[in-house]
Amino acid sequence: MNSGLAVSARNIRHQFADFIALQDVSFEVPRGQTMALLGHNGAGKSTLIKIMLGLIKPSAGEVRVLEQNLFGLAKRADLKIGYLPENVSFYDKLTGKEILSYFAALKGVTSTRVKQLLQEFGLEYAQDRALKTYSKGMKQRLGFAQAILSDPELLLLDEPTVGLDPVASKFLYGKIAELKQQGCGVIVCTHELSLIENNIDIGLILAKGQVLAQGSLADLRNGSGLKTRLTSPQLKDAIVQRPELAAWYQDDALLLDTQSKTQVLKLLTQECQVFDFSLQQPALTEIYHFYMGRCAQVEEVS
Ligand SMILES: Nc1ncnc2c1ncn2[C@@H]1O[C@H](COP(=O)(O)OP(=O)(O)OP(=O)(O)O)[C@@H](O)[C@H]1O
Repeated sequence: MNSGLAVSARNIRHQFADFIALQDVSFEVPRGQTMALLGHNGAGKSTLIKIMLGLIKPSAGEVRVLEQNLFGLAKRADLKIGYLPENVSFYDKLTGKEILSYFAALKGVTSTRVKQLLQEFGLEYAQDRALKTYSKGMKQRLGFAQAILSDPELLLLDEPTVGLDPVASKFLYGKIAELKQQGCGVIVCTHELSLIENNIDIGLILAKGQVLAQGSLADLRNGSGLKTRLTSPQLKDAIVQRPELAAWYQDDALLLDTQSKTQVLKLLTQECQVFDFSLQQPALTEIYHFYMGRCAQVEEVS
C-alpha cells in the first residue's frame, strides 16, 4: 500500500476579482484516510475542490495532490483522481452501461471493470435502460461508480449521499471504507453531518474561506470543550451516596470534560457500584455548531 499524502495544501488563497474566496487554508490528507470538508453555503468548499482537481489555480499557496504539484504537471490526467460532483448529471438518453463505458474509454479502463461495477452497485438489471428512467439513488450510484472506475488514489466527493436512502448511504460509505483500505485518500464535502460522523478520520471546518477548526474528531471535540453526557437510572442514588457528584449534575445527567471523566467513572463504579450507565459524546453536528457559533460571536465583537 502506498503511504504518504493524498493531498497537502499550504497557505492557499484564492480570489475571484476582488472577492477573497479562500484565505490561508492549509491541511493534509494522508492516503488511507477520509477528511470531511465542512462549512456553510459559500464557505469555499467547492472552490477548494476545484483547486484539488486542478481546475482553478490558486492565487497563492501550494497544493500537492498525490505528491505532485498539479500546476507543473504535463499530464494531469495520469493522476488517479476520482470525482463525484454535486448533483451529478449525465446525458440522460444514454444507458447506464453506455455512460460508464464512455468514461471507461476516456480513462483507459476495461469493459470488464465496467461490468463488475454495474454488478457491484446493483445496476446490472437497469444497465440497458436510458438514464432518464433512473431514480435519484440509481443516478447517484452510477455517479459514484464513475468516480471509482479507475481505482482512484484520491477520491473527491461533493454531497455524495444527498437523496440516498439509509441503505444506499451505508453501501456508499462501505465502498469508501474499502477504497481507504487500499490506500485511497478521500475527501467528502457534505452537510449531512450525522451520516459522515462515523466515517471520517479528520475534519476541516471552513467559514468565509478560512479554516475555523481542523483535526481528528477527538481533536475537534476536545477543542470545543463540549461535554460528554453520562446518564444512568441509578444516578440520583449515587449522588446521595457521593454528594460531590452533584458538581457535575445537570439536566438528569453528569456533564463531563476529558479531565473529570476518569475521576467520575472511578467514583461511580468503585465507590457507588454503578455499572448501568451510558456515555454520550458530543456529536459532530453539535461540534460544528459550536465552532460556527463562536465564529459568529467573534464577528459581532469585532
Ligand atoms: N467563479 C466565481 N466568481 C466569483 N465568485 C465566485 C466564483 N465561484 C465561487 N465564488 C464565490 O466564492 C465563495 C465560495 O464559493 P464556493 O462555491 O466555493 O462555496 P461552497 O462552500 O462550495 O458553497 P455551497 O455549500 O453552497 O456549495 C462564494 O461566495 C461564491 O459566490
